[in-house]
Amino acid sequence: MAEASKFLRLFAKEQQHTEHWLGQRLANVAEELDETGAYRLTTEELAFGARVAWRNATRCIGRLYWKSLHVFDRRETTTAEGVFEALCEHLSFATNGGNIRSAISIFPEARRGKAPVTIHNHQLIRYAGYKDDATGLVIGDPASVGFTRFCEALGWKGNGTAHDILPLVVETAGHPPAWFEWPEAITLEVPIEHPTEPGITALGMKWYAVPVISDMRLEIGGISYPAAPFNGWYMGTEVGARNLADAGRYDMLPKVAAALGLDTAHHFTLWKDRALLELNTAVLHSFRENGVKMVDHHTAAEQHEHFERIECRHGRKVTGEWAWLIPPMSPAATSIFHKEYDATVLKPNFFYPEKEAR
Ligand code: HEM
Ligand SMILES: N/C(=N/c1cccc(CO[C@@H]2CCNC2)c1)c1cccs1
Repeated sequence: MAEASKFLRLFAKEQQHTEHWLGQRLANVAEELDETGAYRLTTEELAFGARVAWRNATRCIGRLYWKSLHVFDRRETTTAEGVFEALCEHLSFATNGGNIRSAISIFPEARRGKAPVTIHNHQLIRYAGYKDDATGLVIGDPASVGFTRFCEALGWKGNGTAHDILPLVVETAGHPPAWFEWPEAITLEVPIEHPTEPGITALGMKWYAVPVISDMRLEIGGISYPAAPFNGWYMGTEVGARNLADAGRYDMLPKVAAALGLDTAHHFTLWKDRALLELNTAVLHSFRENGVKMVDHHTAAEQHEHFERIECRHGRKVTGEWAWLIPPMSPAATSIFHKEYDATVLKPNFFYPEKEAR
């Protein structure tokens, strides 16, 4: 009841409900909890809770737009086919022809620690990774090797290319995991081209438009929603400075450096930094050329500053995790680097799944 009343007080305050309304709501919730051991949020309370969870996400640089999160209340969807259908609608809505809109789909809450619906994907759209155990070589995304093998064990078969989009894998209570191939029409991708360096374009890189995190747990008012996939748009460095650049991911920096004719024999030529810069320039250029929303890390940092000012104006503490908020490229060139942040984790919020109950 403590978590419930804390959340409902927050809801009443920010939505300007009367003391009378709050008293009534708290009494009803107390009764529901007494009778059934659980209570149900209204769709309006659920939507507010999801938006505040985003506002409280200490690692997120994109929080300025927390109020505009579109919420799909899917608490009545309990079959794998129903989940797939709902997520196809989510992806279409979010993609919006490239003018990406932030959204979240919230499936049924956990009951007695059990999730009625489990989504096994880390992100709804992600590339497969095929590892040859004899040579150690990987085709595709090394981060996906484990999940790719899981999908193959379920009967899924990819085309063995570096950009095979993995299926949705959903598990519902009492059934084995089911997999579903996404329709082509809702998996928008962007070919990565450099505005002036054809050698980089020739590398044939591409990335998907919409990041949808599908393995985090949403907690609101003491209720846990283990399946609550949410999407925003990408910050360019996520694709250009991590996913395509990390040695443990697509490891493209040596190839980009070669395409630029750089001297890679010594660190002091800063060939890696020059390759990073041109790769990130290509990523931002390609998303913009294809009309797919993406934010550069300087603009994103300014937007976070704006978020901080608005929060202060509303008398709310800004919480943040510095090491995550700074971008992985030129961090000290953004204002975030030169500030300290209170890393307190407020609720509602998003969490990594609890380890399997021991
Ligand atoms: C709208 C555009 C958005 C942008 C540009 C953005 C940007 C980012 C970035 C760059 C990170 C760090 C990711 C990493 O380093 O791997 C992050 C983390 C995070 N974001 Fe956002 N975000 C956006 C929207 C959202 C939305 C809509 C939600 C939820 C409703 C959200 C919740 C989070 C959470 C929970 C984390 C931490 C993830 C973790 O701990 O692994 N973000 N965001
Ligand atoms: N731009 C984004 N970036 C991310 C947001 C949250 C998490 C992640 C990926 O996190 C992985 C785990 C730690 N780093 C990679 C990326 C968004 C995804 C969904 C909504 S916005």
